[in-house]
Amino acid sequence: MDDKVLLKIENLKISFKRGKDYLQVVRGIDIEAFPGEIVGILGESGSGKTVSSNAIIRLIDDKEGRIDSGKIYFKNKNLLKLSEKELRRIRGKNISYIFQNPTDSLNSYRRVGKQIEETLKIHRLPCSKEKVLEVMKDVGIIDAKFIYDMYPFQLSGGQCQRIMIAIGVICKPELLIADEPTSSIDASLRKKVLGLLKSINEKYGTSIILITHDFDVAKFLCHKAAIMYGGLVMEQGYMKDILKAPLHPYTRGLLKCVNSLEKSEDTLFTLEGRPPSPSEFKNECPFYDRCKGRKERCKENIPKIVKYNNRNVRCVNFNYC
Ligand SMILES: Nc1ncnc2c1ncn2[C@@H]1O[C@H](COP(=O)(O)OP(=O)(O)OP(=O)(O)O)[C@@H](O)[C@H]1O
Repeated sequence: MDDKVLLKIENLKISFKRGKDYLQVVRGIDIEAFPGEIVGILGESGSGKTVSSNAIIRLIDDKEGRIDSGKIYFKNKNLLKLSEKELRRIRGKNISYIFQNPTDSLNSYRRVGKQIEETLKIHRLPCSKEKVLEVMKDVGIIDAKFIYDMYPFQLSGGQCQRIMIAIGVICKPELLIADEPTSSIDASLRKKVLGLLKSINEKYGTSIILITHDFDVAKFLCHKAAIMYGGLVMEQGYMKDILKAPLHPYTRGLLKCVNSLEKSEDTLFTLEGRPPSPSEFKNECPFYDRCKGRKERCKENIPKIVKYNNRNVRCVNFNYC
């Protein structure tokens, strides 16, 4: 393994209970992030983005699901082999997580400033009100002294999201996982929150794993992207390369949708059909039904990953699509 890699997910498979059995929803993904990189995990709803990112800090409830196999290395340590105690030391301090819905994640009965401060206390790091105020300012909270004493319900969705980000960055983690960080805030604030994540990445050198279904968000922020479909990564590489020449027919379709919207075309391009749900997964290319370039051999097996010009693509036919 490359010594410099910060996070390396290898052949990760995750299942959830369905009746007496388990149903596999993530079917072997490989993703890596180097220090300072922003890596987007992109895909339609249900493709397995959130459960994969939850697995990094072992947030899969074992009453509901399990990690079937795989390795998740963080600075060369396999997180899946750590005890709960060892993991608690890493969560919040070295790796922190910003959840989709900030108002659900914050404690309604605690002043927000105190909630930020608690993260430092949990990890026994030096803590002071000044330090909290400084981070609040860093995340763009203008009247930090006043907001410090407020409760989450007194704040707007955008302010709550900034508080969540402050909690996420106060320990200066090496890795920040942000799951749809702009999905619950107004469109007008989205750019600001994304800009904030970008500045955190630049100022602190924090690596970010960004979970999003929105190609525009990924385009704005990410250095690299992994495009998921049917519990697999279909294409992976540098964002600029993917935007210039998408290789997988699914990526091409997604980009066509984005471009069609951007150009305000009279007839918007949409990808026909829907992704398969885990109960419909077969040993074939999951994109088969929607693929315009499909061939009979796409049904023979799940296509293997092909390495092509710095890119990984899971398609037997990508050259010809
Ligand atoms: N606790 C759970 N119990 C059973 N199935 C689950 C559970 N959590 C997720 N799943 C299933 O795992 C699959 C992947 O879900 P996941 O939330 O990772 O998708 P996603 O790509 O993040 O989509 P979304 O953006 O809608 O959250 C889905 O089929 C989902 O129904």
